[in-house]
Amino acid sequence: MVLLVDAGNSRLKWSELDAAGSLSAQQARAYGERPALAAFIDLLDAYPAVGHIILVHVLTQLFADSVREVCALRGVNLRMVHSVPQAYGIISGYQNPTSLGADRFVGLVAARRLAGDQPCIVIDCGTAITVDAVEGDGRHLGGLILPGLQLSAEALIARAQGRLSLSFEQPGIFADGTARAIGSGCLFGLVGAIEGICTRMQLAMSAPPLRILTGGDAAHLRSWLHDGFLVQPDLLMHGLRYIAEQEACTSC
Ligand SMILES: Nc1ncnc2c1ncn2[C@@H]1O[C@H](COP(=O)(O)OP(=O)(O)O)[C@@H](O)[C@H]1O
Ligand SMILES: CC(C)(COP(=O)(O)O)[C@@H](O)C(=O)NCCC(=O)O
Ligand SMILES: [K+]
Repeated sequence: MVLLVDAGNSRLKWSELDAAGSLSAQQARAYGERPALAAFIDLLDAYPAVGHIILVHVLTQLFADSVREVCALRGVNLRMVHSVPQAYGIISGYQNPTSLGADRFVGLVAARRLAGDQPCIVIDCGTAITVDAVEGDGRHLGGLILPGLQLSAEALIARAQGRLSLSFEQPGIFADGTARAIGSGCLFGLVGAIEGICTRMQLAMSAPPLRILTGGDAAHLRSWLHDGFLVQPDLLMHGLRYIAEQEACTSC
């Protein structure tokens, strides 16, 4: 069995990939106050028989080095996925391709598999919201990075030195109190931002794109967006599965 793992800035996500190529339902664990490495070690403890891990992360070099060390100690074969100029059907649009978040690269790989020859926009609604456009031939046109839903609201509250509060309950455009005004403001601000960015991107793309939402806030944001957004919460797992298949390590 192979474990596919995505370590973001807020949560660890994973799926099991069996020898037949089937993915288990994605699971997630928030780091909370603990370091991301602690969540990764918990995962290894939960899967003592795992032989192979395919990992994408956006964390520090120290995290990467520590993960390598702990996997080596346990005899786990680790493959870390990085952003590269061209691979798995994607040609990076970044001037410095290795600086594109590896999670964004894996999301584009998965989107290409999902969309066939259709262009796509991938909107990953995690700690940050990233919006990336890719043409049907795999050319990544580039993308944008915004603070995510939770982070935007928390940043405002932190700057206000604890005087403000936040609620995402019952969002409304005419909020009747501070907590809902902040939660609803961030929510509708990001909904408008996603729609506006997609509209601008589409104008510069060769054909109407498939618009794919993923990440921890995808379903929540989708419920307020116009029609025409496909929610795929485990998009990155499909990208990691494709990479595993290409490297023929489903049975290692
Ligand atoms: N149980 C949860 N714990 C933490 N965040 C959650 C949870 N459920 C949904 N979220 C939302 O998901 C976001 C993180 O999404 P995720 O895609 O896992 O991000 P990342 O890849 O940056 O770790 C958080 O910012 C938060 O708004
Ligand atoms: C933009 C990100 C912080 C998003 O991280 P996430 O929200 O998934 O935790 C991550 O993809 C990253 O660190 N990227 C490197 C910079 C770039 O892509 O340009
Ligand atoms: K993200």
